[in-house]
Amino acid sequence: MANAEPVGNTTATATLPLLPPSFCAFLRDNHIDAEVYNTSRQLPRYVRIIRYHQRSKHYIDELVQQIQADAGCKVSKVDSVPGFIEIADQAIRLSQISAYNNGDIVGMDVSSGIAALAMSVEPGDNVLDLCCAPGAKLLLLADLLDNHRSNTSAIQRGTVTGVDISPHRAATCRSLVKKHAGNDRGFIRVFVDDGTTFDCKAPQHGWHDPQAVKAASASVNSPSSSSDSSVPKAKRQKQAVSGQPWFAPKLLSTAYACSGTQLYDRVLVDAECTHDGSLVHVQKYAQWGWDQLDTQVVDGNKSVTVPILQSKLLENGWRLLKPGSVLVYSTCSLSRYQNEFVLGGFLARHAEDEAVLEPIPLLAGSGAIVTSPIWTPVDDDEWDRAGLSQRRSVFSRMRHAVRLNPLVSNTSGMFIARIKKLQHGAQLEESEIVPLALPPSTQQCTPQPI
Ligand SMILES: C[S@@+](CC[C@H](N)C(=O)[O-])C[C@H]1O[C@@H](n2cnc3c(N)ncnc32)[C@H](O)[C@@H]1O
Repeated sequence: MANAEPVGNTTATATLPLLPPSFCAFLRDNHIDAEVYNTSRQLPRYVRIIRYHQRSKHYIDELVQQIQADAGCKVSKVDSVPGFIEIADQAIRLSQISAYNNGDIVGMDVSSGIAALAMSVEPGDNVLDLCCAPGAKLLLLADLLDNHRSNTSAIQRGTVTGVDISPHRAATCRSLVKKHAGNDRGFIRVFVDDGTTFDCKAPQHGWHDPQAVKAASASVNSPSSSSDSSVPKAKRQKQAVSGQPWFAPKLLSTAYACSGTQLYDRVLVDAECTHDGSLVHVQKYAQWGWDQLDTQVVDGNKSVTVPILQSKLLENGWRLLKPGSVLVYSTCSLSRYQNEFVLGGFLARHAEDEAVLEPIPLLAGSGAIVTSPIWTPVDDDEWDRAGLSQRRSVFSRMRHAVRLNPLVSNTSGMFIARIKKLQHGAQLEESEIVPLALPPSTQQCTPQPI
């Protein structure tokens, strides 16, 4: 196991954890200030109000007071981000709070809220969440559809489709949905599948109408149906099983619902990443041992393989998005290789008449959460050293992407880009789907004190 080494300047060293060498090299290579991990600075604890849109002002004010009484510290609404509450003491356990135990609130950092709200989901949308587990954002997106209040007309009946490659994490997502969406979960489906190749389109129009489903299946089963009779029975059954949701209400599981051809109105690619921006995640290593950061966060080739995976997830999410609609790409990493270089690779493949970045809602005006600019080379030398001199135009197209940085935002770290699809582009070869640049693998990093 690698030896831990202190990082940071002399005054901060006393409160900086002993970070292991590969993690230090990762920080240095990504231009991440180790001060982010200074344990003497505490971020607030954030929670989200379930079904915020249905709650009265009176309910919310009482909820804040109740949480304050249970937590024994200052509690306030986050004015710029609807539905979020800030608890001053991060050490508070949610199980201490009755509103959490009752299912009225859920733990969620406000940075994650900003990423999900950046999708501007509206009632009636078919939403795809391509890396959905453990499900905090999926639940928020479901709340935004407000289906329980909408009438059941086909236009108002939006859906959320979650995809995650890990059955174990999808199970956590299912528990969260069951606990909080309750009987209103009839429009949420989750697939255990690889988001880089996932291909199930949005549920077919009228999926929620038992009569429409019955009529469609009767016509499919009819012996006179030529498309059906041309497929052997065994193969038909296999087709019906593949592409089936892993967790869904009955109507959303029907072959009718799952054989749609329309694309999604909104796509979230909250990509797998090294989680280095999630302070809650990193601080767990204080108990587990800081040296484990090496194996868990930057072990082996992870810093190389993860940006490639992210590029593929982003590209597949884009393929499944309707023209005229919006995709949000986010990570809870501060790594330029997982953020700007993945987004830059994407923009290099999709010209300005196909993909444009839009400002992230909720981040303008007084009282808004403060963000950091995206990473860009500081001078000509750095453009050259990073091998990016030919890519300046790609960086100039990224100006609306943002970084939430614990040092300035008072939130966990998060990178968010909102991309509008103007039209479909040409089909790509898999070998073309790469970031702008990849980091050196950890084996090549020589650990040095920062
Ligand atoms: C950052 S987490 C997502 C957090 C989630 N959006 C939320 O708000 O709760 C990334 C997720 O991506 C999943 N993942 C990793 N590789 C994937 C792949 N190829 N396809 C789909 N999901 C993947 C991981 O299992 C993990 O649950």
